[in-house]
This record gives sequence, C-alpha cells and structure tokens, in this order.
Amino acid sequence: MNLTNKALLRDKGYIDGAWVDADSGETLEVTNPATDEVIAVVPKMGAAETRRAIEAARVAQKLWKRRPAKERSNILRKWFTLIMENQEDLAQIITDEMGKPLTEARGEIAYGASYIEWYAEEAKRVYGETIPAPSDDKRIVVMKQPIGVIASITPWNFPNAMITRKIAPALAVGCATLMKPAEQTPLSALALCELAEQAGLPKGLINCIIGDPVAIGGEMTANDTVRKVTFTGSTGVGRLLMKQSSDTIKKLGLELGGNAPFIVFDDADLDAAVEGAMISKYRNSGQTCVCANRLYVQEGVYDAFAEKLAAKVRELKVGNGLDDGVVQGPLIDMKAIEKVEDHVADALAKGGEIVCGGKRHALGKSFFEPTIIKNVTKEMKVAREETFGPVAPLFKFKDAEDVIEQANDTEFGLASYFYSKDMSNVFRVAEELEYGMVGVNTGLISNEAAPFGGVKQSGLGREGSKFGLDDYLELKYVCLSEI
Ligand SMILES: NC(=O)C1=CN([C@@H]2O[C@H](COP(=O)(O)OP(=O)(O)OC[C@H]3O[C@@H](n4cnc5c(N)ncnc54)[C@H](OP(=O)(O)O)[C@@H]3O)[C@@H](O)[C@H]2O)C=CC1
Ligand SMILES: O=C(O)CCCC(=O)O
Repeated sequence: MNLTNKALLRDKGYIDGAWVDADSGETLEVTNPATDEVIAVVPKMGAAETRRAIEAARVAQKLWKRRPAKERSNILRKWFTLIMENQEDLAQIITDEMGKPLTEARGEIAYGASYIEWYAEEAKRVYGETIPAPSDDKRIVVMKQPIGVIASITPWNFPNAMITRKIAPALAVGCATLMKPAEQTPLSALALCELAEQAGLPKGLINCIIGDPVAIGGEMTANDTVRKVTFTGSTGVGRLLMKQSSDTIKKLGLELGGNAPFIVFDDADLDAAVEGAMISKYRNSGQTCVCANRLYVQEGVYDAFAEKLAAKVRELKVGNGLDDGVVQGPLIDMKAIEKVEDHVADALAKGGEIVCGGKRHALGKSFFEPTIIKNVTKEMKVAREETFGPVAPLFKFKDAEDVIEQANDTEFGLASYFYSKDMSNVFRVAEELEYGMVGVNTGLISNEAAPFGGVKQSGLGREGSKFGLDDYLELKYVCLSEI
C-alpha cells in the first residue's frame, strides 16, 4: 500500500494505548478483494484480550467522565482535523481492504469524520432538566450521565464511518470504548486508533480487538463492566448479541438488516427517480443496509423507467476501485457473490427477465455485473431477503394502497424511498411506510445531523443527530427534599 503517512498502516491490536499481538500468537490475513493480494497480517485475538481492553476502558473512563465537556470536545475536534488531513491515505486503506471505489472511499472518510465533528460540538450540549415537583417540599432534578464502558462491533461495508458513528458520541459524553471491527477490514479501525492517539485521546478510552467474533462478542456481552453493546451488521448476529446481553441487562444499539423499498409513482420526475435509484441501489455495489432492495414502479411508467435505468446501469464501469473511472468495485467475497447469484437464479426460475447484467463479471474474482431484473413478483427471494449486491429487481404496482401494503410486507423497517410530485401523496405515503427513515424524491438520506436507525427487526436506537447522544446517556433523577 502506497501511503503518504506510513504510520497509518498498523498491524497490531490496540489495548490501553499499546499496540499488541494476540496472546496466542495467532494471526489473520487481510486481503484485497479486487486482487486477492494479502495486504496485511493482523493478530487474531479472543476473550482474554477483550477482558483486558474492558478493564483499561473502565479505568480510563473514571477520569474521562470528569473532564469538562469542552476538553473532551477539543480532543474530538483534533481527531476530526487529523482524519481530514489524512483523507487520501485513509480512503486508500478502505479501497484496498474492502474494494469500494476510491471516490466513494474519500466520501466515506468525510462522512465518518462528520460524526466526530458533530459530536465534538454536541458534547457541550448535554443538558439536564428541572421538573416542577408535585409537592412544595421537593425539587426534581434530572441529570444526564455517561453510561460507562461501550463495546462496539462493526461490519466491513463502511469500515470507517460505522466506527466513528458509534465511538464519537460515546467519547463526547464521557464514555470509554472498545471496538471489534470486521475481520475483513481491521486496517481502517487501527488507523482511526492511531489518529485518536495523535489527537491526544488518553490511553484506554479507545481499544481495538481484532479476531474471533464469537469469543470477543461473548466476552463483550457477558462482562458486567460493559454497559452498552452497539452493533451494525446482520439481523441474525444482532439477535444473538441481544440474547447474550440479557444476563447482564445491557443497553443495546442495533443497526441491522434492511429490505428497502424504492417506489416510483406515475407522477414522479422520472429522470430524478432514475438518478436516485442509481445512488440508492448501486452505491457501494449494493452493499449497504439502506440500499434499495425492491424497486416498485407504477404501471404507467414501468417500461420507461426500466429503459432509462438500464441506459445508466450499462454505463457503470466495474473494476479495481483504485483505477480511474471505476464506480463499481468487487463484492466483499465469494460468499457474497454466491448469494447474489442465488437471488438472480431464483428470480429467473420464477419468471423474472434480465434487462441487463445478471452474471459474474468477466474480470472474475468477486466482480458482478450491475444487474436489472423485470417482471419480479413477491414469491421471489429478492422480495424477502436483503441481496446486498448490485441487483435491481423491478416490481410493478397499481396504486398507493397496493404499493404501501407490499412495501410494508417485511420484517425489516430501516430505509425506504419514494418519488412523487403530488404533495398529498407525499405526506400520506411518508406516514404509512413502516420504516425508521423515508427518503422523498431522494436516494441519499444519511448524514450526521439526522437520526439513522430502523424499526421492527432492523434494530434499536438511533445513530447521529442530537437523538444519537441519548443512546450513550443514562438519566439520573435527583429528588431534593427540605428538611
Ligand atoms: N446492516 C448492515 O449494515 C449490514 C448488514 N449485513 C448483512 O449481513 C449479511 C452478512 O454479512 P456479514 O458481514 O457476515 O455480517 P455479520 O453480521 O456476520 O458481521 C458484522 C460484524 O459482526 C461480527 N460477528 C459475526 N458473528 C458474530 C458473533 N457471533 N458474535 C459477535 N460478533 C459477530 C463480524 O465479525 P467477523 O467479521 O469477524 O465475522 C462483524 O464484525 C450481508 O449479506 C448483509 O445482508 C452485513 C453487513 C452490514
Ligand atoms: O450499511 C450500513 O451499514 C449503513 C451505512 C450506510 C449509511 O450510513 O448510509
């Protein structure tokens, strides 16, 4: 990897301010999915290292929570500045370890850093309240206090931003943290630790454990010192962590799977809808939990939308994310390719028709052709499961009632999108969609000022915005009585 700032390429875990190997000496290889090249070898840690990180965080938090909010804010601000100064190198690390095109990786660095900047500011605004008491001899004071030690587990699809979105609010309010990044993308996490250290974050407040997910997750959830587990990833693992956390009654933040509907009404601006679909569906090659998974197009514009979308999709350049002009990188691994192939084959067997793409890309490895399928029905896997790949299945619908029922017919409830110019339709549909987030006439909804999160089996809690701060705070009620 050809980085300007070589200090960013760390290949050890980070516990209590020290760069460390696994107790066992075992290691994991990090590979570039575009080339299959091994780009780093990192330690494979387990429960014992996790316990040490938790203890370091416990000790560090005692002092950190007492630091004035302004001091915590200044350190976070410095961290933000360092990240932006190193944006190019950090973006290259992302592209090398998970494949997304460099332009998207640069965007992720700015997006991830925006959560640190935002929470550096919000750190100073953790207001309590006084409440009028029901009797004259009492006063009710409500204070907000940091929860304590926070453990985070994050996925490979946003190796930087999913970490900062969790760690920044935690540190801002006075919590201490330990993180377990996905084993496919530990390098972005370690680079963030390096820059946090350079920003002056005291040791023990941020720790990074890489390795066996079952052992690390087991310790994080069983250990009483950890008061909150925050996770982004599949619903299956989220459910498991929730079960495991029940013995110690932890708070949970869960950002889980989605099955986002993207609805185009007859009255929509069709070009805008196509542009939104391109962003929402093909961003990160379809590998985000808010990616459009089911595209519902009203009868009157179905064929026109399919044609316009296909014209854009055929232009997408697939390849190594470091190469000029590439906008679609490889999928994360061959398991991901097999899932996408299975969804496409299932749709074709049940009457779906390929408009473009539909198979592995000629480049080989885990590259897949950007794909559109039409004549899709609710019996197909693409209707029920998150494909997590560059496949746009087009469903046809009659009217608003019909499409709302189909859109809500899923156990998931993360992101949803629709395009319409009729204001009465806009309000009604936005209210009726059972989702935590609704994009109206836009395919891109994520930013640091907005509450990101889902309903139903898409998770618990919100990340980003002023609401995201509350997830790292406990309310303490103090009752003052006259004597
Ligand atoms: N909501 C979202 O943003 C995401 C959704 N997904 C969905 O999940 C599917 C599978 O992707 P995958 O990457 O396997 O997602 P996972 O949920 O398996 O992985 C997410 C994180 O959880 C960790 N993990 C896995 N098993 C456990 C466990 N038993 N205890 C504690 N931590 C665990 C992983 O570690 P390790 O890497 O070491 O296995 C990783 O850090 C995707 O196809 C997609 O549908 C995936 C990623 C993000
Ligand atoms: O896929 C995810 O894990 C969610 C991140 C995407 C976003 O923040 O828009």
